[in-house]
Amino acid sequence: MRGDNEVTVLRLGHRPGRDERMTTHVGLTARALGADRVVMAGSARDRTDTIVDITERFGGPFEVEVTQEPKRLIRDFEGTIVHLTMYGEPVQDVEADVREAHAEGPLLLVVGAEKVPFEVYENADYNVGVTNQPHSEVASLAVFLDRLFEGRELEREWEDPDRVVVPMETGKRVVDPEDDDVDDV
Ligand SMILES: C[S@@+](CC[C@H](N)C(=O)[O-])C[C@H]1O[C@@H](n2cnc3c(N)ncnc32)[C@H](O)[C@@H]1O
Repeated sequence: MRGDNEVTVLRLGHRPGRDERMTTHVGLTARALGADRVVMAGSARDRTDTIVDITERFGGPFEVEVTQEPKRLIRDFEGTIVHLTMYGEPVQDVEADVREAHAEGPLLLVVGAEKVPFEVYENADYNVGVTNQPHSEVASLAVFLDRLFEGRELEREWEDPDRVVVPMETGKRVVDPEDDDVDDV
């Protein structure tokens, strides 16, 4: 959402058979709430199809990538690294500093699934808790992105969508912006 100061979300490997939908939702939440890219690592690498499909249908830009070497990606990242963890500093205490850092350059947001290697805590510029209670990577990512962008992501315009939702008080309306076709559900 920030042009040259991109926000990338790195999803560390998930527990096969348990976390597949969570991984998809990490990607969809990253896209919907203003990140520029998601990178799936380890077992999360096979969960890209839905996110690519949603981006094709509802617009972008949003990149979906995979990596076999998440630790290297973190080590080599040129920018600010934020690791979301219940053990971290409260988001409300560090959000202003992170925003300042993001004004200077790209941001990498790391979310886990199972136990996150200690190296990630060490390499992060900020280990950030969205509360210090255990909950979910999807929830912490959503709150963090909203704090980062201070709500501006809610007004984002999407490029080249095949369909656009028309907000309604009741009912569902989806428009094809090319031919003005309207689906009422
Ligand atoms: C199943 S939780 C594991 C909880 C883990 N013990 C931790 O470090 O937060 C999976 C992921 O959700 C995110 N998460 C869970 N609770 C969080 C919180 N309160 N604040 C920030 N992130 C959280 C973290 O990214 C974590 O790796």
